[in-house]
Amino acid sequence: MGAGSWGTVVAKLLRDAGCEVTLWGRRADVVDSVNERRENPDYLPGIELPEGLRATLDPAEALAGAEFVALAVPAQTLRENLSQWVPDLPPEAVMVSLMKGIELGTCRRMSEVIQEVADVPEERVAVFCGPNLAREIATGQPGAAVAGCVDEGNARRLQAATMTPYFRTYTSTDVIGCELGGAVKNVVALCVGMSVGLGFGDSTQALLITRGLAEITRLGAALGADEHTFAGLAGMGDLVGTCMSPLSRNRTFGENLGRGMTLEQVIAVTKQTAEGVKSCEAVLELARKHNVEMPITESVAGVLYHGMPIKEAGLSLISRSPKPERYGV
Ligand SMILES: NC(=O)C1=CN([C@@H]2O[C@H](COP(=O)(O)OP(=O)(O)OC[C@H]3O[C@@H](n4cnc5c(N)ncnc54)[C@H](O)[C@@H]3O)[C@@H](O)[C@H]2O)C=CC1
Ligand SMILES: O=C(CO)COP(=O)(O)O
Repeated sequence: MGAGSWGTVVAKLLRDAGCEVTLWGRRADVVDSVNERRENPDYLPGIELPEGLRATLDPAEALAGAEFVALAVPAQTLRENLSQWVPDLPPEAVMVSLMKGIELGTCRRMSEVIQEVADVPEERVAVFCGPNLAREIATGQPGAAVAGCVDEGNARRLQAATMTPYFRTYTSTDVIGCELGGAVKNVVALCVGMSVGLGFGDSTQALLITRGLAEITRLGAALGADEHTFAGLAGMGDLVGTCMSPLSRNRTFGENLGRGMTLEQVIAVTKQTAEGVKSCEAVLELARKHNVEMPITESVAGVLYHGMPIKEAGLSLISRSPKPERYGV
């Protein structure tokens, strides 16, 4: 459900793994192009989609008889979108979140929003997370992800549905850890991008990635995640992949800010979803509720929403009071 970059690539992945797939898109030109030319030119120009991958504008048609319902709309529109689809959801389907964000206002993870809106138990809600830049996976480069579900059987079913000769899926029952890893790394990637835009090199990027992982882990521990998850594909894997890649929308967004563009200018040139831009405030609220220090997230929110100059945000991070490397977990 969602024919943007990631929805289209996961549809391709599922089809390559032998599943029957129907992709719902909201734009007629995108749906027609997928059906008639096997291409999604706006989001994945030049990528040939597999035979048998059908697209439709009709959500009921996409949902009919589905074993898995994979959701790939922007995190902040999920609630509204899903509430319209609820009457057509197959009663036994496993709902799969492909999204990496936290809902503003409620601070809910995507799997929590799905449970609430679709009124399904957590055993039937899975997440699919990992270091997956859409265009790279679309070209069949080797990649991997984690299928996370509290019901191990459903995690294994999703694993089986997504394994291809170029893609490996692992399972996990730590849904909280998988989702936090995916959502908060976008905020860290914004900060890494800002440092790149300011002209800093690999040492600063490595510093931000590593201390970013420390703050993701602190929040995860407070919310009941398994800390080991953050050393895995949905944690360190996704964080490193996104923060180091020029393909990342979040990192690129931060880089444009670091080069001196205003927030309005960066929003205007960003054509796809950079989830960290909105989720950072929800992450920060979550951290405050649980008394977790997240200085990188705080700096990103300060720059985006509270008029803090980027250089000042950088100075405030580097001049924090001396600490042991590991604290607060
Ligand atoms: N692109 C990537 O490499 C990856 C993205 N993700 C996650 O997947 C989710 C979706 O991102 P992308 O597909 O990359 O974004 P995108 O910007 O490429 O596509 C978003 C899709 O949602 C649709 N959309 C926008 N507003 C909508 C609304 N109000 N109602 C219904 N549909 C709406 C757009 O038409 C588009 O089809 C995000 O949470 C992102 O973090 C996860 C892994 C990799
Ligand atoms: O989630 C992603 C990589 O795993 C995609 O990152 P961006 O949303 O920053 O492009």
